[in-house]
Amino acid sequence: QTGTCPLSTAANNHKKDCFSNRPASTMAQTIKYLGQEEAQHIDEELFSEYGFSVDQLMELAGLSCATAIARAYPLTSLVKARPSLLVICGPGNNGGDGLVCARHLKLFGYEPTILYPKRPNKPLFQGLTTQCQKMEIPFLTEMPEAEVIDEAYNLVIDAIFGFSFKGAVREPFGSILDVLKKTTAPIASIDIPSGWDVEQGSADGLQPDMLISLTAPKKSASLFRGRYHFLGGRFVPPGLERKYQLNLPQYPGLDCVLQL
Ligand SMILES: NC(=O)C1=CN([C@@H]2O[C@H](COP(=O)(O)OP(=O)(O)OC[C@H]3O[C@@H](n4cnc5c(N)ncnc54)[C@H](OP(=O)(O)O)[C@@H]3O)[C@@H](O)[C@H]2O)[C@@H](O)CC1
Ligand SMILES: [K+]
Repeated sequence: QTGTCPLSTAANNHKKDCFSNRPASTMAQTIKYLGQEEAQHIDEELFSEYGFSVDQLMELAGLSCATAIARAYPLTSLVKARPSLLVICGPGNNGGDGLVCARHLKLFGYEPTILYPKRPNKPLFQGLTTQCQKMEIPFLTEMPEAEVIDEAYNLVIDAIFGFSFKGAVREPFGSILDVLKKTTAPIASIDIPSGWDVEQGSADGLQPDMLISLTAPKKSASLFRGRYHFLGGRFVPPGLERKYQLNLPQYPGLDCVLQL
């Protein structure tokens, strides 16, 4: 397998088999699953060649995540009396997506609480943090125990690491991921299940219930076994899609997300 996987397409919504013997003309184009370097190159090109700013794309990415989460876990489906969610944000742009996602989820009627243990000293992240505070979203000062999470929250949103994660997990995120592995509350991971190798996944890592792939799925997404896999980040210009042969499915109508 060379970076593509069987997936439904918006055109016919059938599962297509990459390895079948059907002639190419009858096979739907399959969405590309990106390697780590390729994902980073696309990200850089969006800024350098295509003129986007980080906060622009982060807003669209975070809004996609909030929309997908609201589709998969509508307010009426939540099991707790309050529509409580725990959003755990990491030190990079994946964490920034989490902050944007939390703000939109609050606007959608959910009650997010944020854990943001390692905050970069940059105006972008300071601004996103202020926006969440002004939205009256509470911030925790430490990671709760697994039992407390299961008792208090309907869903955990994992915005700890994205496509730049590498190597063994450093603290405080190692302990946070250990707690998450013990929780029974469903986990929705933004872009990559945190702690997973971006291409190889992790046999004993998190097993999220939901994955929201941004721009295009990464290779490890083929190992995702949860219930909901969504694509978000509807901002890819056609030239970039062609250059990297992303074969993105068509988003339905005006939607910013697509269930894969
Ligand atoms: N084009 C797109 O699709 C868009 C993508 N977007 C989003 O950006 C995400 C990628 O963001 P990113 O490049 O900032 O990296 P990300 O994965 O958040 O992590 C970097 C941080 O993690 C840390 N760290 C790394 N390894 C570690 C370890 N072993 N143990 C502990 N820490 C570790 C590392 O720490 P440090 O170097 O400070 O030690 C660094 O600070 C992408 O997945 C998507 O969500 C959208 O916002 C916009 C459009
Ligand atoms: K993540």
